[in-house]
Amino acid sequence: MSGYVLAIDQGTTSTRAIVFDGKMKVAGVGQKEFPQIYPQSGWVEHDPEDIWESVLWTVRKAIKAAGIEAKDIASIGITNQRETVVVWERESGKPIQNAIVWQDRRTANYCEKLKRQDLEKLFTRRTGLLLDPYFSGTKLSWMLANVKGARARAAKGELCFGTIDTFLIWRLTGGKYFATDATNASRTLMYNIARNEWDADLLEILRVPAAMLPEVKDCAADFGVTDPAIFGAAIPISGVAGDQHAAVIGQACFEPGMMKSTYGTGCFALLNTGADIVRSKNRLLTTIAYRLDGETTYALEGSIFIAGAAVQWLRDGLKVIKRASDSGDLAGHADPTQEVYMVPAFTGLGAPHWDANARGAMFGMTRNTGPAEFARAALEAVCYQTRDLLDAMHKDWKNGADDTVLRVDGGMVASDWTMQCLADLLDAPVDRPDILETTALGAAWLAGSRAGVWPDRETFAKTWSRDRRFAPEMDEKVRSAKLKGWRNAVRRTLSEA
Ligand SMILES: Nc1ncnc2c1ncn2[C@@H]1O[C@H](COP(=O)(O)OP(=O)(O)O)[C@@H](O)[C@H]1O
Ligand SMILES: O=P(O)(O)OC[C@H](O)CO
Repeated sequence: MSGYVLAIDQGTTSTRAIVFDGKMKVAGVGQKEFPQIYPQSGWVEHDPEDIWESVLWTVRKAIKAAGIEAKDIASIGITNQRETVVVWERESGKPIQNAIVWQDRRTANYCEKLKRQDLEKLFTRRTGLLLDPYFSGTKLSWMLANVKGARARAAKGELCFGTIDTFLIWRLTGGKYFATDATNASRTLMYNIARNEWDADLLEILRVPAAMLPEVKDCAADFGVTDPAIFGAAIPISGVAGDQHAAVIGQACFEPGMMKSTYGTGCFALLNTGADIVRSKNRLLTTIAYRLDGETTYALEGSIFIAGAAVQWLRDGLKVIKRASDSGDLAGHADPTQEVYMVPAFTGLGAPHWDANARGAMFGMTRNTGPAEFARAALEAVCYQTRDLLDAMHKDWKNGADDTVLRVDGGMVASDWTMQCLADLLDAPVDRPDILETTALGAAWLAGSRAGVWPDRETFAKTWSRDRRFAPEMDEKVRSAKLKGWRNAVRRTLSEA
């Protein structure tokens, strides 16, 4: 059998399909952006049909670019933007409304109400998460309450809930498979991460009927085969993981204490804590890093909602750059004497603040402030936020994470300026791998190893290689002054400040 494996990476702003060959090298790529829908302030939606079309288009393109046919692909791995909620009719496969995206804040009041009922502790104990609109549970509850007849239909088993992976599996298998994996389930606010099952008590609180939930499987498992009418062959789907979890795998962070941070639309840092469920005292999340052969590995996670999205805003909103890749050069020309800070709380603040109502702010502007200072402030903000996450992780995890080198990936890490700034502000080295498509690679490894065409975990881990290490160069005095300025800016941005 050939070793070709197809990874579908369904991200927040674009879908990528990548064909890897038997040597785990990229053989063909297809990528497509799709529309973001902002119906009102703080709301973010996707049309599931746009997502589906983008998957079909990119997969066909990647297969063509690789110069192969669908029948040559041994297995498919799916990785996806997490938490985003789709509900569709079991009979017709039609979504009942647009998907509510992870960035959407419409359930902020509902979360506050649950907190006032003193329920946050219960949710955190069972799911490792917090009562924030970020997670799927309250979004699903909102949909069931706001789409006419939805709750009753869901209880009768007429509707299906899924994160994007589940929706794609359903569509790709012609409605034959209704499943998710443990990592995606662990982001829903409805999944008990210690018992590895949907939590009946939480479902009752959120008023979500169990009849609409998918089966939860290991990350490398049998998720059915594609309907041959779609790509021209029945291809097994045998790997599934949320994108940040797939990146943990693709970065080969298999040992406790290893850590990766992915810089796409948002930024997500995950620290492998092994078989231990580490409870954060610093408002980080506990999540399932991956589940293989029935064994669960856990992680501490820090989630930042806006990373590359701030660069997109420089490009599309302010129009001060033409391409995302121009941001580093522009930032490099900023006036070093201007202390300008941007707190990009466009959709609230994530870890460790979890302030759904905060909105973005700039501080320290003068008449001399221009595009270069904005660009520097946007890129620095991503680095400052990573520093806040890592400080929290070091407090929660005492098993030697201080020596851990951060492995980075995602679109933004192409920027040398940003990576140097990151090492400087973290005061720690940052490793950029040769392969930046680690999310897709992680999903492909799940699928390829399960299909028996790719190597085992240990052999795969040895193939990780470094493109460049960024070492800290900043003077300690400068760093402390900058960190102080940042913390002050955040304090003034918080909604209760
Ligand atoms: N050279 C660069 N410098 C800074 N930001 C970049 C650069 N290249 C891409 N980006 C940013 O990275 C993001 C894209 O990364 P990607 O991993 O594809 O994200 P996602 O999977 O969330 O769609 C975009 O938000 C873009 O603005
Ligand atoms: O689309 P990305 O790569 O920014 O990832 C989104 C995350 O999975 C949201 O939790």
